[in-house]
Amino acid sequence: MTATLTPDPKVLQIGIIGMGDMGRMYARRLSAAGWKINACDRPEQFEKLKEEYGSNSLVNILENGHYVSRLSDYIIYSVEAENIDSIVATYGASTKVGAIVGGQTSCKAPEIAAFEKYLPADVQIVSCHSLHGPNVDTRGQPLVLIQHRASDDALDLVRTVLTCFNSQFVYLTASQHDKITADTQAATHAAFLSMGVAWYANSQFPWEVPRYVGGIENVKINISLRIYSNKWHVYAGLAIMNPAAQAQILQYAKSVTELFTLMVEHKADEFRDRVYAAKKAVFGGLPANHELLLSDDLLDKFSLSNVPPQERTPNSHLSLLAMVDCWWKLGIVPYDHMICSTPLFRIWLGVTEYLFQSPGLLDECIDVALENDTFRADDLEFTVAARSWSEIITFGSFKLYRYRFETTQNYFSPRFADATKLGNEMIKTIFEKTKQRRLH
Ligand SMILES: NC(=O)C1=CN([C@@H]2O[C@H](COP(=O)(O)OP(=O)(O)OC[C@H]3O[C@@H](n4cnc5c(N)ncnc54)[C@H](OP(=O)(O)O)[C@@H]3O)[C@@H](O)[C@H]2O)C=CC1
Ligand SMILES: O=C(O)C(=O)Cc1ccc(O)cc1
Repeated sequence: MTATLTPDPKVLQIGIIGMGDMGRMYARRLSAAGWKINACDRPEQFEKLKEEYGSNSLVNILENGHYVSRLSDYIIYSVEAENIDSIVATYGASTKVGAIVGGQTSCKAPEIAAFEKYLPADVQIVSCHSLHGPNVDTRGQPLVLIQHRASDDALDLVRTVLTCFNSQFVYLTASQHDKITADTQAATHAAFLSMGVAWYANSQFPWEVPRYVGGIENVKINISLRIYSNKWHVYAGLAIMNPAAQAQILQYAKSVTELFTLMVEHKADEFRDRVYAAKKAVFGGLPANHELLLSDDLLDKFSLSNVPPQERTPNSHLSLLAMVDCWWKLGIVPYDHMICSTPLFRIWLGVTEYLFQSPGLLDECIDVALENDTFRADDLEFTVAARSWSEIITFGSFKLYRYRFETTQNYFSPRFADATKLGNEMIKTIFEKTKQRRLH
């Protein structure tokens, strides 16, 4: 039996368990739209949070998830994916009779399993996932809704509450969600994580190195730093806990290794044929009059470096060649996922498209890869890093993931503020450019 839920801000109470970056963003936006929020983080954060939200009469800070659960009609768990099972195990039984429960974790299989295991049978399950970070403008961004164990009325209520984000709702099952987000996020993150580790291993701050000047380099640097400025567990969770993601990261490392091997063996024909076969598979279906997502001007705008873009050094772009190779080998057509894409994925797709579709650029990159040693040491470190991330993820080691992530994070941390500012502008500009593509 399900209780009647009224989508009226005067009556309905929304619970948020986990007041980290995403939980706070939800609390801020929902309370600004007039909804009553009951929220908590770990009990040790109670006093601090109470003080912080003291002036917001719509945000009621409580000591723990039991108090949030017994009062609220729609509860969102916004906690680390790794801990979802134990947190739902702790608070699930306190859920108000007939309430709706959802989660914000990036991988839905473990979240849904925890809900099914610990929530009383009268509780409905509608999960969600905002496909962007906490500091991105929510307007127009994909927001996945999963009507897992719930009536149409319950889904309607969740939609009514989350409408104030002005995001674009995408309706999926939990397994569709995990498959698509693996396609869009897993190898994308692996590429940027590997760049960071490789630069660190070579003791480089790439924006200070003249060979790292130019539009594509700007994107690599900004996005890599953006990822490293975030919390390690966000990326660890979605890579380690999603089985589809592991296969993709493994393929990405394989593509990097095989292409690098062909490069150092100078197997020019085999290398060129492979890159062109990947190009045909991934970009072959685009219409002849297809306009590139990104342009030179746009890419040059977002630089952390002081070296003028005219002094650009051609690069082998192993990370990008391997990305397209990986999509080809896995049968992924990235354009099919625009409706469910994150800002980073759209940017990464834009850059790969720019490299593969700008006249002359791909051939220049192939020539550099085969004949020029300028980037050889960087490419070697990149290959080692990609393999190492793949091993950590396949082995499922949160501990080693955290260590590798945080040592690299410390190295780059002085530049996070600048990179985040530029990254936000870049995301905004590219978002405008790619709007048409997402909607059609
Ligand atoms: N950041 C992002 O870009 C996005 C993240 N997500 C997903 O959203 C979820 C939250 O991410 P995010 O906000 O970035 O991470 P945070 O680490 O900032 O937030 C999680 C919060 O939950 C708290 N927490 C842990 N255990 C409990 C508990 N028992 N009771 C109450 N609170 C608890 C954590 O405390 P403590 O730190 O002490 O453990 C932390 O404050 C993750 O699953 C992530 O994958 C989804 C979309 C985007
Ligand atoms: O855009 C990206 O890929 C990000 O890095 C931000 C992000 C992280 C985790 C998610 O579940 C969704 C978005």
